[in-house]
Amino acid sequence: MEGEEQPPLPPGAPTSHLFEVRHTPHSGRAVFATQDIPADTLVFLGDDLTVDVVLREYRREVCGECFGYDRGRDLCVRDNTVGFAFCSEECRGQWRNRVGELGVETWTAVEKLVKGRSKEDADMVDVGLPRPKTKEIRIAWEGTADQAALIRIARSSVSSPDSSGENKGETGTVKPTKQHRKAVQKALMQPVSPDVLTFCVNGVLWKYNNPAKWDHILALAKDNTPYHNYDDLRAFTRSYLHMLAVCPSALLEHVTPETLFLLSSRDSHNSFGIRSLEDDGSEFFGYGCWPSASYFNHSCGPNVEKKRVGRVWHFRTGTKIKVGEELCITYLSGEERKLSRNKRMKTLKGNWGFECGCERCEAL
Ligand SMILES: C[S@@+](CC[C@H](N)C(=O)[O-])C[C@H]1O[C@@H](n2cnc3c(N)ncnc32)[C@H](O)[C@@H]1O
Repeated sequence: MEGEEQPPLPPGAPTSHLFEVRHTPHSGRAVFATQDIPADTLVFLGDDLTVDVVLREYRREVCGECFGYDRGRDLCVRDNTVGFAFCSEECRGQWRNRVGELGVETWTAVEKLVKGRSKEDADMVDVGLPRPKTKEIRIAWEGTADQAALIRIARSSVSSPDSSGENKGETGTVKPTKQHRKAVQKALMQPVSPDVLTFCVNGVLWKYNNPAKWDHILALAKDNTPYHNYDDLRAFTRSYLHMLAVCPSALLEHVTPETLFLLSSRDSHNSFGIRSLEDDGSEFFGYGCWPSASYFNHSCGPNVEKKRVGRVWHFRTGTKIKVGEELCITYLSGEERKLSRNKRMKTLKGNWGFECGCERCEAL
């Protein structure tokens, strides 16, 4: 496509004097060197983490802010009201600052809901099961509409600043009845999927705190069938109703099926695992979506290595790169890199949804 007119750079794409993002015929947007780059050059820092999930089972051991981990020891700073632990008071302060007052209020409400239920309702993602199709996804979300409307009305009585006033009902708002309160109770009685709920809460809070950067998420490659299986889809629709039932009223207008679906559809093929920094990353703590880092395509023989330092990804050339060459990382974990071509292909297709067209695969 060299020499052809390129569409404008997507919002949130990485920029550098060393490379540019261009469209390719078969693998979407990709990063290409604009000059020769020596080996071991730090080419990019991806510091724009949007939504992230620290799995519930790691919440006491992995810092909620910098993802620091001390070989499975419980961290020293515990913030039990919000359900996160931190490696220092500084990290705790940064976390509180980042999520803001409404974020702290939201996590406090969510933690109250999840506490004591995480063991019985632990998330289990079985990637081998059939994935819900577009129409089934639409029907599942539409199926939440009636209950969601009742919950919103029930919550509006709590949220309205003059809820004790005599004007209730006169401005066209519906006065909550037993039926509305029952809808809240019904949502609260549903099993909680703590990790899916964390994803939804973090995503909505991130959007609330960063409205001008929402298009960075929207610009990412999308997956229209992002749910791993039917249980996963149900976990999302239930988490939506849980959020409506417990989140502070100021957040409720931002808690919508559209936002939650968009977050999943962009996260699916773009998020990176948050793993331990030792042992070849054998511990999987969770995952997160860094839009700028998501423009690097995969190769089974990558020329760029990515390494996480706290909340930031460092991209460093592993070899000398010539001008015009594509800069690629690997999406495979340590063990997966040693697999045969067929098994690598299967893994990439299963986890990322694409047929690998990298040089190493094409050469065979
Ligand atoms: C994290 S995104 C990378 C950026 C993406 N190309 C874009 O336009 O946004 C991952 C997606 O890029 C494409 N991709 C990445 N590496 C590829 C490869 N080696 N062969 C074919 N497609 C690839 C696949 O569609 C994959 O789901």
